Amino acid sequence: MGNKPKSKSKSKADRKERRSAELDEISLLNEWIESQKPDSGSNPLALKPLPDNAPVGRLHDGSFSAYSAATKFSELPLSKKTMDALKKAGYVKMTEIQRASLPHALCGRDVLGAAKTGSGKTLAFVIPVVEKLHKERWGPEDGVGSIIISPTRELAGQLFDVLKTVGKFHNFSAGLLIGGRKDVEMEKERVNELNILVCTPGRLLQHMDETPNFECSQLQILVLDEADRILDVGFKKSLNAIVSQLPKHRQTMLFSATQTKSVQDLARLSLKDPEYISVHEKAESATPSRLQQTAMTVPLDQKLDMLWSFVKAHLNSKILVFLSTCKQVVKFVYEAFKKLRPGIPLKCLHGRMKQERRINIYSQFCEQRSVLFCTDVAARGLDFNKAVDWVVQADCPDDVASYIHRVGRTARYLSGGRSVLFLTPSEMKMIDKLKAAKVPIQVIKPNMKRLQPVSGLLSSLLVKHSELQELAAKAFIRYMRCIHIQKDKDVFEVKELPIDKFAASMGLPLTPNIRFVKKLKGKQLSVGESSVLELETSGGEPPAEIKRQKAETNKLREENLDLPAELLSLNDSEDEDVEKDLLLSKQTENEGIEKSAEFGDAVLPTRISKKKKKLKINIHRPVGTRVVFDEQGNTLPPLARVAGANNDDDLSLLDKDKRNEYYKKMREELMKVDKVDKVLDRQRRRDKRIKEKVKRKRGLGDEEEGSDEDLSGSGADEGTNGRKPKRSKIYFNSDSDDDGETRGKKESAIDDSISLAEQEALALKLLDAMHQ
Ligand SMILES: Nc1ncnc2c1ncn2[C@@H]1O[C@H](COP(=O)(O)OP(=O)(O)OP(=O)(O)O)[C@@H](O)[C@H]1O
Repeated sequence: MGNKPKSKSKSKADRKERRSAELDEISLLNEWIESQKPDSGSNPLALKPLPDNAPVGRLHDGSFSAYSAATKFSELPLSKKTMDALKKAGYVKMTEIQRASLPHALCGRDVLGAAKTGSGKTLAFVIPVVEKLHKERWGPEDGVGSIIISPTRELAGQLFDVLKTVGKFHNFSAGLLIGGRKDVEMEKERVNELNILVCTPGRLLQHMDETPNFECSQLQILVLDEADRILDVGFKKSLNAIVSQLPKHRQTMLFSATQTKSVQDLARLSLKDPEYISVHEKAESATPSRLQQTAMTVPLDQKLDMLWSFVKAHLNSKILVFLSTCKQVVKFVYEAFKKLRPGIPLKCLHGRMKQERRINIYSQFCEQRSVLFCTDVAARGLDFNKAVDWVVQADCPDDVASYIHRVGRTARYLSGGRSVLFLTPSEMKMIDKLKAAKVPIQVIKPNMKRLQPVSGLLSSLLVKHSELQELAAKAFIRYMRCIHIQKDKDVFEVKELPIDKFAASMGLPLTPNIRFVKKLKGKQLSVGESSVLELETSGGEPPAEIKRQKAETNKLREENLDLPAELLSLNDSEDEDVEKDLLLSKQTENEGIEKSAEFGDAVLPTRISKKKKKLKINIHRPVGTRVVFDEQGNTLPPLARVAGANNDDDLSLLDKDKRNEYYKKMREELMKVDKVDKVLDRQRRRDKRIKEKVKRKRGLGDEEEGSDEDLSGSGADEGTNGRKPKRSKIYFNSDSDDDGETRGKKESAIDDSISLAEQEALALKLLDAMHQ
């Protein structure tokens, strides 16, 4: 925008002449538009197209051509500047949605437009925006004349690019206002000079709230792209707040491939006799006709195998993989597959990434053959430059609308594309819903002979990379929570899922504990769990509305960060829930309470690594025994040997039976160590109590020691004299991030008594056996 025509002369006379020509053009356009207005409620697509080479504009007899019947941009009452820009970009013929909506939009009517994905809706609203301000002779001093709102930042960026293309020869100023950009202060200084804003709801609201003198009282035209999403419950508060600051007298346009029909929603926007334009309503399918859509049943515990096999079989394609809407799942699959090196570049995109990275990844994927793992952040509106060959929905979409938008990333405009949907047996009801919504999807049987199992490799990877282990546990917990909070219980039901098998398929040695799953199963809670549970239930169950809002906000946050602060804090509590589950899993694992029934693996404690890790030296380790350290200097669990196998012995551990046998042995040994730990701990406490009593008798107790309660209760990890206790020098796993209770168990009292040292030697022996 702002590029000036080459012939521009600086002289006053020229400027005057140009202004007068522009005014003439505008008055001609207004006359033309007014005289040939399509009837309200009429469908321009039903009109007979203008004959080729028919005169356009003012005709010999002083009347005007019928632009409602236009099929080419050149037949519309558009300014020369817009027309030149469209021509330059290669746009000649209009798509159906453009033909149907532009005649109504150009004469200032409110429009509710629905058309299939990739059918050209963007031009259908960008052209009227530019034309409206041009005809009003809008200038910098007039302030904000138009606002285009998009639900995601990437889409806003893309809309901004289209606006720049169409407005190339106009003189408006336009700005892209999205979250995640550092230059918000600079933005605040300049936002009042902008004529057209392309923005996400959160960022717009931020300016409305914080930017001095920012106002939109002169707004002429408001556009909501992906309108049904923006009108959805997640954006409700933001949108209401935005709309309350806009003048009622304006033109409003809503576009989406899945349009809202809710009268309530429309009332919120105070639409005036809107034109309902749904060009594909009567079409046989709700999705592009050049899109081949398939679905297959994939048990949850084979999903990763299937996805891996798919990627390996399509190394020359550009593939978009949608996973459950949570960054943990996307991150885990991306990180794990990356380590397994499939032979094609892999990328991942989710709403919690830094904006700069998001933009880089988005543009790299536009240019390069690769696999992009993403959340629904990429589900709507994005038009990847070079065609996407495959859309894989590895996790079931929330609903039919979500499915339609996801598959719509391929088969855009005139190109073809293919999609595949993985459904677990309990999610197969989604097929009926899709078919009822006119989605022509074919259920096919996967070729199991070509399945390349990956779970074994994953468990080895997890042993080798402790950070991946935690990521896997988080992904598992988050996935389950996502399913749990889904609205459609016909399709999403946690109870139907093979939870343990699924955890094993991710390479997890044990199934992480999730509080709500336990509640669903009606299990008795163990002592270790109660403290965590109290946190959740002490204030009673959160009201259904809060839960729903939390779920919705979580989804939005995965898509973009431009949300008001109160919603973000709700979402943080969702993150905390995952951390709590992780903590609970760790506690129970360490206490040996839960054992994986089907997967005879050793108990590998999952860690929450927040604190900086320190290198720990085991001074008690007998000389000559091998200890494996990771990059951070933690001693790795003995199973790390399996993944880092570099001799025949070690390799033999990759054999499934042998590995299971090895795991079993490890578990037995661990249980023994655990018992010894408990004995040591009891002994230590007893010794302390005795010491205390003796001291108290001598009258020293009050000054030097903590209270009785501290020593006998949970304060097992509280040392004497108010100091932190010394830590054991032997670590089965890093202890720097262990929780207090576990740590308490692992702490020894080597400096306390000789008898304890002896007992510890026994523990050392057992631990040592594992390091060999
Ligand atoms: N009249 C046209 N002639 C040629 N190409 C067009 C025309 N209109 C749009 N396109 C191209 O079609 C592609 C899809 O357009 P657009 O992104 O506007 O689709 P959409 O309907 O908004 O899709 P979605 O529902 O996914 O947001 C773009 O690459 C765009 O450049």
